[in-house]
Amino acid sequence: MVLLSPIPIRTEKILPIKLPVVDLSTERSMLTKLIVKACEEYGFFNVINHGVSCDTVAKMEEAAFDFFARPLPQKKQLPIYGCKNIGFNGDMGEIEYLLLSASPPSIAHFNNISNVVPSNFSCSVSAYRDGVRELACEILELMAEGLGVPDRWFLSRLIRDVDSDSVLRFNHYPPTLNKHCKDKDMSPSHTNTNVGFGEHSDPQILTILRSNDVGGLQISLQDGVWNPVPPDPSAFCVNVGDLLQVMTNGRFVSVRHRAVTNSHKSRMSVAYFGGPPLDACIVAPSVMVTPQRPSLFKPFTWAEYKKVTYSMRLGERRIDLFRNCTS
Ligand SMILES: C=C1C[C@]23C[C@@]1(O)CC[C@H]2[C@@]12CC[C@H](O)[C@@](C)(C(=O)O1)[C@H]2[C@@H]3C(=O)O
Ligand SMILES: O=C(O)CCC(=O)C(=O)O
Ligand SMILES: [Fe+2]
Repeated sequence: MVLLSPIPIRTEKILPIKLPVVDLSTERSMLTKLIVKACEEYGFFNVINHGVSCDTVAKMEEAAFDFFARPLPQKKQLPIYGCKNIGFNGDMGEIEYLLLSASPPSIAHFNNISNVVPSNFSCSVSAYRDGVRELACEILELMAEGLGVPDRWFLSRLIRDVDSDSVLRFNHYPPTLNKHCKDKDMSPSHTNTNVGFGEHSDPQILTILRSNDVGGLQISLQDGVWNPVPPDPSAFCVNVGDLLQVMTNGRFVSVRHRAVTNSHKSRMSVAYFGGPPLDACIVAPSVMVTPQRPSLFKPFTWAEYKKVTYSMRLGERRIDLFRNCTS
């Protein structure tokens, strides 16, 4: 008789958490400390009193919902539209999305194709991009100050650069019933296990995420444990990307996260991924490297990291390919 070795069943634990809240109106030296602590302990935090107007957010959200409500053949005319497939390497999710470069000429291009996108799309999206990019720069300057880096602009300069390779992503998750309970789905949103956007870390420097009032984002602070994050449409959820983990020599963590769908309501999230120019050299400044904390990563350019990222599956740990042998 052949005994089959048992296939290990990976169980997931769900543990709701409250993210640290960073109020940008807090006194500066206190603020820098709060941000550093949040990035070290959670890699994620919510920012309030962020200075991006409600009107800017509302107009962007309306234009995006308007687009997603259009018939599928019309949406598919846009090469930046995707449905179910995430990236080019076989990752799937219960999602439709728009993925566009955040550079001014790319967004202005939508003015010329106003038959496919809502007429105000270009204008609403550029205003939103300007607002979140400014917010990202302010946060990066506070981080540099909190870390004691003498050049306080060393991070923000990378995404303010005209050649910055930043991206905007609009994710729309239509409601889907819980796979395991199709007949009468009574599960609260955080127990829904239908994955809209699979487990991954964000490759760039910093992500500024906003969602409507429907929950779905989960972060993983510990292997096998998922922490659902309650939605707060008046805040921005900020998270550390892989490049920031490298540039802080591992002090900040690029935490893995995913998004599950809600069984009754549509969810929309909009992510701004602040990325550097392609030729930027990604390396930790000398103050981040000490005899007690030797350099964890090899230097590389964003072009090299991006190439590796796009050749890999969503959930793969690409940052590990750039670790120094001794780390
Ligand atoms: C499967 C993939 C999609 C992705 C590129 C990748 O090969 C691996 C990383 C993915 C990700 C995750 C964060 C962002 O949503 C994104 C735009 C990014 O920069 O890296 C996506 C990429 C994508 O959807 O193209
Ligand atoms: O929809 C969300 O809350 C998360 C989306 C996300 O992680 C991404 O776009 O990279
Ligand atoms: Fe992400």
